[in-house]
Amino acid sequence: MRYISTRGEAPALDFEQAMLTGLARDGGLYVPETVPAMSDIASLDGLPYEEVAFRVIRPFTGDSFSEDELRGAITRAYGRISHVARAPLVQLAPGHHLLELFHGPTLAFKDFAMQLIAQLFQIALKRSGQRITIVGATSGDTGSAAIEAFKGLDNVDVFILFPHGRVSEVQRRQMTTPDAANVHALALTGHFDDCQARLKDLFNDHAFRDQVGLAGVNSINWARIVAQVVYYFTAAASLGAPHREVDFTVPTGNFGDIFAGSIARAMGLPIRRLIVATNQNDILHRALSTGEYRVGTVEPSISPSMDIQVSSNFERALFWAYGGDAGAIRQLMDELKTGGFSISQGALETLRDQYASGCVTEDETLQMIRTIRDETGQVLCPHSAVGVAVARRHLEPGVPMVTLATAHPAKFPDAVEQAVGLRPELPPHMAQLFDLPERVSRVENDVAALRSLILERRTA
Ligand SMILES: Cc1ncc(COP(=O)(O)O)c(C=O)c1O
Ligand SMILES: N[C@@H](CCOP(=O)(O)O)C(=O)O
Repeated sequence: MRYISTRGEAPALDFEQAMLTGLARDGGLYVPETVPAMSDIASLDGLPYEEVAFRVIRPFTGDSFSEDELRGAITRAYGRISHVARAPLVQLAPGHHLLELFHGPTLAFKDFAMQLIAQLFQIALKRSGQRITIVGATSGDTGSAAIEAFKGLDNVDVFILFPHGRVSEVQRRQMTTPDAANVHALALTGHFDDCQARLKDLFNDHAFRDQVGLAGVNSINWARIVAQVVYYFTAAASLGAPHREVDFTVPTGNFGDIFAGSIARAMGLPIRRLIVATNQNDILHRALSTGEYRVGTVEPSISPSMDIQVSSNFERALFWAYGGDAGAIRQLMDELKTGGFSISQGALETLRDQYASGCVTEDETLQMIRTIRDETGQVLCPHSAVGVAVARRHLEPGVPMVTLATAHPAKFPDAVEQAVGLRPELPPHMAQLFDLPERVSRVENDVAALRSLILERRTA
């Protein structure tokens, strides 16, 4: 299995190399040259999550990891998810199901990929003796998941850039309270898109990149995406796939989670519609509705992890929609530097065949948390509520709808309290979170300052 860059000017790599490389050296994102077909989907229903993960991920890893290495990594990773089903599916209403992805150690769907890739990084780094510096950009959840997965591990430093004042207090404390020497939480003056842009600046500085052994764990990293494909299979198989089509609605920001759904579909999972759900930062909904991808200002919302305008994985979707034309993607990404681009009519039609979309206001999000609590007793996090609100506009008789519940409500107690007047409790393993001292550095939105800080703090 080989991976190629969406911009066509970086070398093709195998799985392990693509994982360790993160962003391609031409600034593009790695995608598989071909997507393997999944055989015997019916047999997945009822299997342990770990077994489904092995069957789904194995075709993507090629010779990079032995069967034993991959099974071991999967077992260790998902042993940290507290629910026996790992990703349980609960019914919200007839025909509408919630896929709970928040039973991991940091209470967000990011744990599914981050726990696994930390294991795979460890195997690869032990083998090569290499030391790396992970830098991640986060609007809250990727950072906490990465720190939890990589803290204290050998051969790795983890620097996480988060937008100062724009993550929830629980998210911030998850990043600032771990006391491992290899963890560095950095509060950047700006919003998430600034964090992601500075991260890409670091990757595009090849001398720095090579000097520190830069690695990325955002969903620009293909290994993140592949781990997120698995729960589409477990959910759909339990609802009757491959003999029955299923719709999925995905609360979306950086387009990684929903792109994983596209991979599941390309592998043969009968997903009828993949529905993009956004908050008021609705660039993806606007792009799919109008064909114009135009970056606006980021408006802080009660679903802060989706406060994104420059959605990195949309590049992967565009690459497919343009039939793998890397030159066209280079041109669009150049235009993006000056504010946006128009999607060609043919590519737009392909995208619309692949994705439906909707956006939700702040009031609608609060109302949906109330409605679902009243109807079912379940308390949703605001991101999941955005998903459920959009999904309810797209329900159709006869086709089950699955909405991805991407975080635990206790990560966003202020929004939940505003909606339903209660503050959800943190699980016991996080009971000390508000008592621990915080360790964080303020950084300006400036790549030179960031470079110096990383060089100074690295434990290598
Ligand atoms: C809780 C939550 N929901 C949804 C999303 C959006 O996921 P993606 O960026 O993969 O579209 C994020 C952030 O990525 C998140 O943290
Ligand atoms: N919402 C994310 C933003 C980064 O997303 P990623 O999936 O590309 O890592 C977050 O919580 O940090």
